[in-house]
Amino acid sequence: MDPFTLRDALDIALAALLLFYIYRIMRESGTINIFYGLLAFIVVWVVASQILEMKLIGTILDKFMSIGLLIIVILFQDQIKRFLVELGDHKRWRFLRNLFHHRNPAEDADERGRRLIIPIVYACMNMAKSKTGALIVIQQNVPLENYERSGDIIDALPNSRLIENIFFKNSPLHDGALIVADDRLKSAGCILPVSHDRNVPRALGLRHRSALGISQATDAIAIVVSEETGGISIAHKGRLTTRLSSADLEHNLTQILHQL
Ligand SMILES: Nc1ncnc2c1ncn2[C@@H]1O[C@H](COP(=O)(O)OP(=O)(O)OP(=O)(O)O)[C@@H](O)[C@H]1O
Repeated sequence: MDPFTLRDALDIALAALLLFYIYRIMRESGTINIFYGLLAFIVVWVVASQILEMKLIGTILDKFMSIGLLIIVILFQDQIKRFLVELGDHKRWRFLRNLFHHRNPAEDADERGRRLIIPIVYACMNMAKSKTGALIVIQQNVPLENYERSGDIIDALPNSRLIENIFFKNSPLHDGALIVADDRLKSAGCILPVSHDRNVPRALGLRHRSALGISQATDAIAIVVSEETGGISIAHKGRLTTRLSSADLEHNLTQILHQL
């Protein structure tokens, strides 16, 4: 048997680091069950096929390993998409950008708050009071052009009265989602993918499900004002948080958007 060298230690440390990093990203993107499932499968495969050298189960598991990747991609398309969105999130690689590009994050954050967050929060607060249903999606790193094209292009600066006007019941654009991209109101009346998540409370309908759907398919933030209750909710990274006050909404948006 070869002696245990420094290279082996480094090998193990790197593999452990890689597994830990994948585990963390999968946990954040809500795909952790797949991680556990794959880990269990790999452990069984290594023990049965490689260590105990069991022929029959080893052959079956070997076959699974060779076509496993394909099966996983087919079965878990949505989760893989979410995992890759999380992996490619430029917040993770921000330290690289900061090496070459010096910005003042506090100033950027204040400016963004004034330009974008305050008009949205103010509009949501008013729409919640009047129980006007609304669905607003804020693009982050993943482009939403495909969804923008399903609605009508507006391309206007954020303005609370304009937002309220869009969702006013008799407005031709009130049905569907308003997409905000590059800090502009890009398109209204957009159709979003609907989430099939079974954990969503039954009382919540398609508006909330489509907010969750877009947050599962991309890294966007979706804000819902319920027509029924006036309640404000946020969907981000496949998680729906309901019953937010306008102060909670402002706090959540500030936190998420300022991490950019
Ligand atoms: N796929 C979709 N993409 C964008 N908007 C959608 C989509 N599906 C439904 N909507 C919007 O949601 C509205 C229907 O909301 P519904 O009552 O089913 O949802 P809800 O979650 O119960 O919300 P509310 O509490 O406001 O009633 C539609 O009129 C439309 O504006």
